[in-house]
Amino acid sequence: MSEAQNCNHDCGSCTANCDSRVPDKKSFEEKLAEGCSVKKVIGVVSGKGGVGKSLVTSLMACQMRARGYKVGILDADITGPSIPKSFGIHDPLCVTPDGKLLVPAVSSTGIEVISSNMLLEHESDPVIWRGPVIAGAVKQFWNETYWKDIDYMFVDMPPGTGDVPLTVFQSLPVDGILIVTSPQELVSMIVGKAVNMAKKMDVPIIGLIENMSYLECPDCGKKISVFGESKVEEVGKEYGIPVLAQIPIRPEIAGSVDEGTVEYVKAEFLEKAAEAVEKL
Ligand SMILES: Nc1ncnc2c1ncn2[C@@H]1O[C@H](COP(=O)(O)OP(=O)(O)OP(=O)(O)O)[C@@H](O)[C@H]1O
Repeated sequence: MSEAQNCNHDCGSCTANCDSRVPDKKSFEEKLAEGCSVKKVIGVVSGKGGVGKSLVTSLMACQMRARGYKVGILDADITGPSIPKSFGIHDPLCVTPDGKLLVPAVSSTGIEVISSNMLLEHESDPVIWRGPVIAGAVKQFWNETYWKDIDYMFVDMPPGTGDVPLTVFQSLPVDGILIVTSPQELVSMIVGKAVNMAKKMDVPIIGLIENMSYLECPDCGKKISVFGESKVEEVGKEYGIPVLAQIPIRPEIAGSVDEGTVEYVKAEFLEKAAEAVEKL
């Protein structure tokens, strides 16, 4: 009988090197440096760019910090890093006294952050690196960084389903992902791509977060659907994923990100998402 006919679909207990072999995800995972620990890793993904993935990463980190946890952010959006700026972090990266590990910057409320922007001489310098270098940087941010007793680590993924998200899924022990969308026609297809990637990589989906859902009229309080009526509930049902938040468009949010004061944004709309992360 051929290998395929004998297959019990448990590659972990089988030594055959056949075509249908599924790589053991754990065997890819990079170890943290000695003395470091991270309890839960949450990937923040989006099917396309500009939907507010970095904003959600920052605000979720703040939510968990406000609940008393030790929180880290690994900015894996290597070519479009925006996390340090939103926290008002402008310092270059430091290293441990023995020079072996990178030391994350610490925000004013105590969130630890690492990002490619902190490696640049000038913040406005572009990161013009090829795929393998980018993937290497993400791994280094994980296994050559001094992450001390982190309860929740949020990973801001680059948009889409390319090389770097793949590296993150294969190298880091991701416990769950949050999928960020915006209320647009293509949302079902875009969410579908992120869902399929997560399934292929065997990573649980915590839920969907819709950003820029509506604008609230400052005079009468009426909700205006700037990008059309939301389809997030339908999409959530279609894929069997809970909808955890609908974030309004608020000029003060954009202002806080620009000023580096994202930690002081009132984000009551993320309570349910924070509870879901806490239950992981
Ligand atoms: N709900 C919101 N209200 C006001 N401004 C917002 C909101 N969401 C995002 N923004 C602003 O939109 C811009 C893009 O957001 P963000 O950088 O989080 O998107 P992204 O999905 O991470 O983008 P990319 O995929 O390019 O990394 C930022 O300037 C951010 O401050």
